[in-house]
Amino acid sequence: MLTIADVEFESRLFTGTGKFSNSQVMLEAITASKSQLVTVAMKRIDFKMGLDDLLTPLRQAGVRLLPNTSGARNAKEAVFAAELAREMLGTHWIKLEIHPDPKYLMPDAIETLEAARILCEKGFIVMPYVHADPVLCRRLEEVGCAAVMPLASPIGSNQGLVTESFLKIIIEQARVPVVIDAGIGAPSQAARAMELGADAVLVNTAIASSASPIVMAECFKEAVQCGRRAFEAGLGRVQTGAVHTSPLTGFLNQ
Ligand SMILES: CC(=O)[C@@H](O)[C@H](O)COP(=O)(O)O
Repeated sequence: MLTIADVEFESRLFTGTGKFSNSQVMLEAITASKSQLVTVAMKRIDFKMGLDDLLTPLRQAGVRLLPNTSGARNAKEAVFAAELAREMLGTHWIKLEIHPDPKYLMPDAIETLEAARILCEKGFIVMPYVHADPVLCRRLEEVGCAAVMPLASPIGSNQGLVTESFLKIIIEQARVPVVIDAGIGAPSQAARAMELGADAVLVNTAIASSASPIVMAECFKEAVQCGRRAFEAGLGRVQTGAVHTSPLTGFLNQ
């Protein structure tokens, strides 16, 4: 069982709501994934219309919403988006995303740390999306973040665990859950993240942009479960040279 800020999750697969062809497909895919925490961009919600196409099915599915501040270019905008989310959606959980660079959507470390500090002081449960930077992750823990969300590779790129070496350090050092976010393009990559000891993964594009999002959501669900079980079972040690599977002592001595 995964616990974030005193809330328990059976599923270690978190999902997103973007890029689905329509809200019915989104709902079916999220249901198939068994995800219990689903992120939604504040910039996509039409508050004038009340609960819109996006929120109504999510509410029906009974998932916990994780609003995100995607689109914010600095700490001030992110804090505003988080406060709007708390007011309109009734949740103080926030995925903090600040990426001023439109080409690579790389998170701004300085603005993210500043926004995290302010939001934690205001009582938010903050889950910041950051580069796979072990030092920054420690600093975010110190200001009170409930989890850290280092990137595997650029958002929507499906490149997989490009940052693997640094993710390993973050996982080794973290005292809060580590959720590997962004760029996970295949179930095998999600399994790998879990085998490394990640507490959860967040996957959106690979599911939503699949030709069969519902099947793909199930594949990710199973991959995450397998990866976690393998981590808990304990992987064998990686060796540089070959090591006999069956030592030859017996017949060589005869
Ligand atoms: C929806 C969301 O929060 C994304 O920004 C997240 O980072 C997932 O990334 P992928 O779309 O690459 O899975």
